[in-house]
Amino acid sequence: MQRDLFATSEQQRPIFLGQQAAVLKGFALAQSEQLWQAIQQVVAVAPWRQLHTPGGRPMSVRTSNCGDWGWHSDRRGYRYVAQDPLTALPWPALPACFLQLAQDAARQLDFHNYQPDACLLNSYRCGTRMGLHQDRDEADLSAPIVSVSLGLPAEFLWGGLRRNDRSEKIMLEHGDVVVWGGVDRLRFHGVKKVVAGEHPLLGEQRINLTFRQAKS
Ligand SMILES: O=C(O)CCC(=O)C(=O)O
Ligand SMILES: [Fe+2]
Repeated sequence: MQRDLFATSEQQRPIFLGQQAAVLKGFALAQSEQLWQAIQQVVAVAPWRQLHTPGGRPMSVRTSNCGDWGWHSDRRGYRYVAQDPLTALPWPALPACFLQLAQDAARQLDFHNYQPDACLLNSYRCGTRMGLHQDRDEADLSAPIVSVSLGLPAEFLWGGLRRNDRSEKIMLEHGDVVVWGGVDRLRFHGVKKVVAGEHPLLGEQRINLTFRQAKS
């Protein structure tokens, strides 16, 4: 019993990646089944799709969104849209368990009053990756990013404020949450190719939930 308690508190101590950025190991683990249920409800309304970069190249990740705003990319550029271009419906509402988790995680790094209005869902199959980039399509860059990893593990690339800064690799596993904001809000980051595998809950994929304050 003593050991279980110890393991829990160890798991939830932030591993700092910067002054205002940290990995919260296993932070979403207890809710992962509930999150998975909610993900399936979201993608029943706003199905997974493969977006194209403004340059016309297909992205290897499949995406969906929920919340007031959804992140979209096509020939016209990267932007947030209130309607799903695939269905012409509004994006599904942010499930209550998503909002609670995102706010709880943000609070761990002293980001209070976090009100994410956008949640991008990314699905990575074997071989899918995401190149180094900054999240900078949001109106107010003072609000943090909360990023939840579920399913297969993946190596997260954590860079600096310039594209060519050295990046470190951090293994993200099912239930891990990364929060970055403040002075670390514009850090470059990416995901290395996901390796084939089978996760007991999510099967042959990794899903990432990225919460942002897009417009508020
Ligand atoms: O999948 C991840 O861990 C990161 C996703 C990401 O950086 C993004 O969608 O902007
Ligand atoms: Fe990102």
